[in-house]
Amino acid sequence: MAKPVSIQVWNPSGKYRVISTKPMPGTRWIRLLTDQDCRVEICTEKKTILSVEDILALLGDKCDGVIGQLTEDWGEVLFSALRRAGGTAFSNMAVGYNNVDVNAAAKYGVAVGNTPGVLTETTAELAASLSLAASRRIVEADQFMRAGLYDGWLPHLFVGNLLKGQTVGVIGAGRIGSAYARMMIEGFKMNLIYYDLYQATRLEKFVTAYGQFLKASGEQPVTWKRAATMEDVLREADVISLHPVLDKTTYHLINKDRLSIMKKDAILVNCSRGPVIDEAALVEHLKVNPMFRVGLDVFEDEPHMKPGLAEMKNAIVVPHIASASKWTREGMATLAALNVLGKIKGYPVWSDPNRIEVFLDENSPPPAACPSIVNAKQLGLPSSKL
Ligand SMILES: NC(=O)C1=CN([C@@H]2O[C@H](COP(=O)(O)OP(=O)(O)OC[C@H]3O[C@@H](n4cnc5c(N)ncnc54)[C@H](O)[C@@H]3O)[C@@H](O)[C@H]2O)C=CC1
Ligand SMILES: O=C(O)C(=O)CO
Repeated sequence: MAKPVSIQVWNPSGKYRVISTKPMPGTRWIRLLTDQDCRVEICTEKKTILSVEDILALLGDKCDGVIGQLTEDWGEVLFSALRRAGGTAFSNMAVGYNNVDVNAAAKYGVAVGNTPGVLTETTAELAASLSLAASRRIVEADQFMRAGLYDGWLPHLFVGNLLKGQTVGVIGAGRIGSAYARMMIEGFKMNLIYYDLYQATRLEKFVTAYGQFLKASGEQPVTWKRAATMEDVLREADVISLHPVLDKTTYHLINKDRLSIMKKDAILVNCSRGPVIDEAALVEHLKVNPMFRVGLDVFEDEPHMKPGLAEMKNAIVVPHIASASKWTREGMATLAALNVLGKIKGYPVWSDPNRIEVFLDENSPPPAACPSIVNAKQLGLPSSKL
């Protein structure tokens, strides 16, 4: 990064130096920090992805906390430097934190925050959008139209898949996976098969109740099934959406062998993390199975795509925008700032990261708590009552 580093400073006389490695949407997050005696420094460098060296230059020799991004490599080097600068707080502006070495952070006594909940519906809505766009071939049809190729209605033109009555498969039925499942079941009357390490009890209850409602209305009821193996989902589902965390157990979860057991005209959606799919194997699969379609928000070597993917008509690709609604992005900034502020101020950790709405109410001050610290137990941080 070219020196001097380009920085925007708020409340220069603030006691605590908090750095945000990127400008973030909204202004509430800045106000919350400056009102509590923080000097906020926002890195405004044009470079999209900051390297470890860039961030080291930003940290300097006094820094109390950092709000970072999922594109950055937060490991031993950065956490030891943050600690040397007197810092004890870091928050990703993301719910996923596979870019963070949590053990290294704990080793240096640094709390690691994330931003759950505020992006659940927004992300699920993009997964639903990709599912629809893929099933009805919307992007291909749009390109055809703009290319001036449409010369009249034809019985075979862009025939796709009907979702109603088909089976939606969800792998990773946590917050986002469950929200997506509900959208597809309620919106399109799909049946559900899911695979997760844990039982999605609330989701099962929802599908049971909705099925009863449909039956009572004289319609075909929807059904659910918790699969014993991921392979069962891949074999049975017509549309499959991936929503697990990225860790050792989910790296290349979708590989050549598993692609081969999916239906030839299945739809695969990924709004989790790129490396959950072996992308090179996916490109080969798309080449030999033209009816198989994918909707991808994330990529194995982001920001790059594996060779061949961009040319595939049966792939829809968007640049990691699943959480990109104004409300969500402003909320993510707020939660990340409050994680850092709370740790600096010695506040306890909110006891339920699934109930963070109270931090997002613009009309009242947020609770004196860190909304979500993923290594709270490891660091022995106290927990707040709801
Ligand atoms: N594309 C984007 O912009 C976004 C991507 N994400 C990604 O989505 C992920 C999920 O977010 P949430 O739903 O909030 O998290 P969550 O923690 O509520 O859900 C993750 C689920 O994955 C399950 N899981 C873990 N290992 C598994 C395995 N081996 N097989 C099957 N299931 C497994 C967990 O049991 C859990 O239910 C994040 O970690 C992040 O990587 C999240 C938000 C936006
Ligand atoms: O929150 C996340 O994990 C993202 O991918 C960004 O929305």
